[in-house]
Amino acid sequence: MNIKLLKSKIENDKTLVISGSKSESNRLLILQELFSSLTIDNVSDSDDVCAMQRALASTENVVDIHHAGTTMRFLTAYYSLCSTRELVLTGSSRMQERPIGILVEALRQLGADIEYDKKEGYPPLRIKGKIVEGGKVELPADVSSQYITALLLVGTKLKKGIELHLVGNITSRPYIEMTLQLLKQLGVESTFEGNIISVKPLVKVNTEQFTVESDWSSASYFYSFVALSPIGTTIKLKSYKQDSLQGDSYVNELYTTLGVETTYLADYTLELKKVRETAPVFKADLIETPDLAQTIAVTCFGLGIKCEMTGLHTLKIKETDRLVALQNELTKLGGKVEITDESMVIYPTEGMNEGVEISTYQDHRMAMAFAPLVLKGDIEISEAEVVTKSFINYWDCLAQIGVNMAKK
Ligand SMILES: O=C(O)C1=C[C@@H](OP(=O)(O)O)[C@@H](O)[C@H](O)C1
Ligand SMILES: C=C(OP(=O)(O)O)C(=O)O
Repeated sequence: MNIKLLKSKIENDKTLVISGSKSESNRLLILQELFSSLTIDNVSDSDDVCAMQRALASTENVVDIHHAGTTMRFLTAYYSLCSTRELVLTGSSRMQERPIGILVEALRQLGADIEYDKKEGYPPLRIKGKIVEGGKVELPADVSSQYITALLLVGTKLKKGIELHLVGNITSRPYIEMTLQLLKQLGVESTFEGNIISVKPLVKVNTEQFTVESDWSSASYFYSFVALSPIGTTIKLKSYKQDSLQGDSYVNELYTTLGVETTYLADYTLELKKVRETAPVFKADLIETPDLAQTIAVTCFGLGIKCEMTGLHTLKIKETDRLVALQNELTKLGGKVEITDESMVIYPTEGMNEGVEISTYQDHRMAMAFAPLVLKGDIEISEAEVVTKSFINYWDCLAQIGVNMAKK
């Protein structure tokens, strides 16, 4: 299904309720499986989290998690070391191109029995669950933090706990910190010093009730809408906290350069307001917040300002090669974009080509990031249903803020 977005202005001061964080939800679901007394509120209703719930409820010997990266990585560790099941863990054709060798190698160091069913280093995986003692593991940290989180989550159940020795530059570090914070709330003792993380086995559950904060990566698209709107425009979002566990809450700092101010109101309500014109150049290193890259790229293009982003080397192995996808689609709109393996520069251009069909490459964030350009002119989003990977009612939320659209 394509969605044609017709040039619109947003209605001022609307309030949207955004579903729970997919990252927090998928961590807590694994922890709930390990410590059954946990209860979780505001669990994300996204496809990736439903894939986790379905997998955990399944007794089949083939488990398919579709496009969900966290679900694939967390379950690989869970089935290998916290179950005695034999199964094949697989995913979509794109998932079969997303590397998992570093995690498999780390789990094998602990004694796991995992074989590749097709291509070495990639899903599907043939797993024979084994109970092992735990201990020291060495692994590269510059490809995906999800491998590290997967090991930390299961480390809480291993007799000796787990001690990770991280090699290379740590990527997506706030996601590791989120994991350690959740473990701390649960009652797990851990340390993270230099490149060594150690997690002790959990003795006593401290907290049984967890409430997932709404998803900050989902909030980023509304920062983009506000940044592209006239001064004075506001949108309110629920339910967000000032002391978030999510690294993408840094979007509030990043968008100050783009003219958006954030206020934390009562009742976990966030107010985004366009307060000033934008600086002519936006520069950021996104090694800690890779999921914000597409949102920011499109905002800067829409504002007609120069955008220089670095720290993007992991974008190639996400739902699509996001560097190439952004370059292709912004170029169709009249943008001038240069990319390297880990960086992107967007040069200032005026206006955009109208009526262009944006390809989304089976990537939810391509669809969601390009939609705010409807404030500049008509634009069509292909395969618009991809948004459900992380944000089921994205298009409904756009309708609620006054975006005109037609399904095609
Ligand atoms: O741990 C998590 O919940 C995530 C970690 C990040 O992945 P990488 O560590 O692979 O960058 C992020 O892009 C993904 O959307 C969610
Ligand atoms: C990269 C992402 O997800 P995952 O790696 O969990 O599939 C994302 O949501 O942008």
